[in-house]
Amino acid sequence: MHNDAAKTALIDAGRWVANKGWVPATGGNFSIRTEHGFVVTASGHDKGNLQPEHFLELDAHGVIVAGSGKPSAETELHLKLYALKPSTRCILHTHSVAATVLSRFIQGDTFSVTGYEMQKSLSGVTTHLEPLNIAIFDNDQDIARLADVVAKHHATTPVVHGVLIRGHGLYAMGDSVFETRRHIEGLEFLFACELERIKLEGTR
Ligand SMILES: CSC[C@@H](O)[C@@H](O)C(=O)COP(=O)(O)O
Ligand SMILES: [Zn+2]
Repeated sequence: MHNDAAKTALIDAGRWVANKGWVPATGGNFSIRTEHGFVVTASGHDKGNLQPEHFLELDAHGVIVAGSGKPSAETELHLKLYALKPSTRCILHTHSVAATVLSRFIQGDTFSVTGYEMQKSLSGVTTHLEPLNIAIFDNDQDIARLADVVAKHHATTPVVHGVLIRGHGLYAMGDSVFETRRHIEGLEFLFACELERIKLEGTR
């Protein structure tokens, strides 16, 4: 994808995800793998109202080649995820209430669900009968260190659709902007269902 098309696609994705309420304040950041590198959101903007000047262009090594401002504070995690799963072409990071609360509520290191038809919204999933697992990593303000922890985990348990960062949010990945958006929507549906289930079971 060309840089300008990537920016347009991310502006559109930002408007969509903001309308869903999944990027409050200046939370969230987005990127696309382009022909020669990456386009990533600049830090600190309202991701629901992005403009073409709110992006930086990086080369294939993550070095800034165009744009102003600072790249997203979480750029290193984006770059690591692209390196871990080379088919990834778009990463959208969101801060929904459900992802934030559930990732804190679950004490283990995995969000795991079985029995939901909506699991099949995630690429490669063909049945509700198999568990769908999304790894949860403890939040860390040292993004390079967090990216290394994710990479270490990936060596034994590959990251497929995305990761949750505890008390922080979701990093969703896909081989196109469309697929990443679908992964976010499917996962958010599953997070919401699990939150409702936990609340109901808590009243029993
Ligand atoms: C509103 S605080 C959120 C940030 O700390 C961060 O987690 C985030 O998602 C956005 O950071 P940014 O540097 O704008 O890409
Ligand atoms: Zn964030």
